[in-house]
Amino acid sequence: MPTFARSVAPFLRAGRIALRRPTASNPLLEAIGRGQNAVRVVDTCRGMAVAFQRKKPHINVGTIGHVDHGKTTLTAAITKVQAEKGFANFLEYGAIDKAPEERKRGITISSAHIEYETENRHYSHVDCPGHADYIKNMITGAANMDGAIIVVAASDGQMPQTREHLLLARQVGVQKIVVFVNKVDAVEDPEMLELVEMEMRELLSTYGFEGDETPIIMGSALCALEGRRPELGVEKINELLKAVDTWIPEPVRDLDKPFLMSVEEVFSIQGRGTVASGRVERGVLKKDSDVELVGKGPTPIKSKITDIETFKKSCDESRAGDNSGLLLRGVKREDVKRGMVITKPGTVTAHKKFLVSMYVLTKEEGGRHTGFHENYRPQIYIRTAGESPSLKTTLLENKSGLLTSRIDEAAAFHWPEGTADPSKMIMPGDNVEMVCDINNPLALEPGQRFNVREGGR
Ligand SMILES: Nc1nc2c(ncn2[C@@H]2O[C@H](COP(=O)(O)OP(=O)(O)OP(=O)(O)O)[C@@H](O)[C@H]2O)c(=O)[nH]1
Ligand SMILES: [Mg+2]
Repeated sequence: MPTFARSVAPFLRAGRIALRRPTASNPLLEAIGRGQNAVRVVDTCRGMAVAFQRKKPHINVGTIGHVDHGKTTLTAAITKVQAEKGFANFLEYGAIDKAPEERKRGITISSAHIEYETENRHYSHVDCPGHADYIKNMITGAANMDGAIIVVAASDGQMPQTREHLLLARQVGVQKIVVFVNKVDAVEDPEMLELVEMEMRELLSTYGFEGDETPIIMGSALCALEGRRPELGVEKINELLKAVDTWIPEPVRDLDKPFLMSVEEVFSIQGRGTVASGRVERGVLKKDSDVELVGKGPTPIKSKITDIETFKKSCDESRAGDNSGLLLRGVKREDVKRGMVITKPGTVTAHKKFLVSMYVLTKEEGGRHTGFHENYRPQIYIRTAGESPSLKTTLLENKSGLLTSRIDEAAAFHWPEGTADPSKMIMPGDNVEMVCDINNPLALEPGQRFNVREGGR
């Protein structure tokens, strides 16, 4: 396996991994022995090497909030304070906002990814832009956060993007928020600070966060960064990180969740039966487990997995991240369709009507040039539903009878009941909540991501 050997070589040289023959007690090497995807194995090696160094749980966080309220300054200040403890590399302000346009305009445009640690945890931190023109970058940055730090300048109080970012954070599934009231060095009036705190608690509750319990820390990122007034600077950064450590919970790892694989392709293997393949989104599936096929029809189809194949080799289990083929007992090939999910029984249900939160890309972002009204009917893409098969599989289909049907999911969007003016237009750049109807039910859960396209855009 030359690719594997090359990729692992640096770790071998560093003495972090010993390359042994596969053994039953070493799943990593067993995996190699089973001929699994080399890329995954290499990733596992990296994971091991890294875990070897830190052994701390990993959490994704980031800074959100209105433009110029001090998100990037705070991010730089955190790295400074943690660098002094040996927990980070100090990144100056200019090393975070480093694109020429960002420097010229003094704003963040694209999200920056930063790393640091605390005593107990390792953090990946995304510093999001606050400017209203770069909402798309904020959404993609926030989409992977387990929790967020919302920065609000004491001098301004909450502003439009304070509110919009909180709403978006909730929409992309961020569970917990910590508030940093910044620029306290520039505010003399204690009543002003009280007011900002009170208004933030109200706003958090409005958007479904725990307004009363959420930690609110008041300080100055600039003082921390410049090493001035420690009572507003470094001490408040320490307080903030303590709040982040305790208030934002460790996420449930994908491997610990109930099994789910979205079907990409369906094959019929002579003498054996129907095989559905795809990438495992979460959980672990053992051979001989009962499963349900959910979506495309009114009721789930029950089945049992009698064999699992990963890269044409039979194995005993399939785990999150694997590309697997599952041999389904008693299921006909034509009953299995791309876009269905194979899950642990009773964990997922299918729906035809649901409420969506949708950001409409602007023309500059590659979206529509004009607005649209309700009853808009684009294509919707949810997991593998709606994707057309790649050219490769289409070609294979002709040669080997591989069955991959192109299923286009047409969706219709309407304003929710009770909307004051249903004739209102939705414009590029808008962030809206609408009701979506699809023809065939699909497996859906709160927070499920989707894309909408029309004419390939
Ligand atoms: N007085 C004072 N000024 C601050 C503080 N923190 C940041 N600033 C200043 O506020 C301005 C904006 O700070 P940034 O960190 O760029 O703000 P931002 O939230 O990252 O802005 P965008 O990324 O463009 O949304 C800069 O001039 C900072 O020096 C603070 O604690 N006190
Ligand atoms: Mg910034």
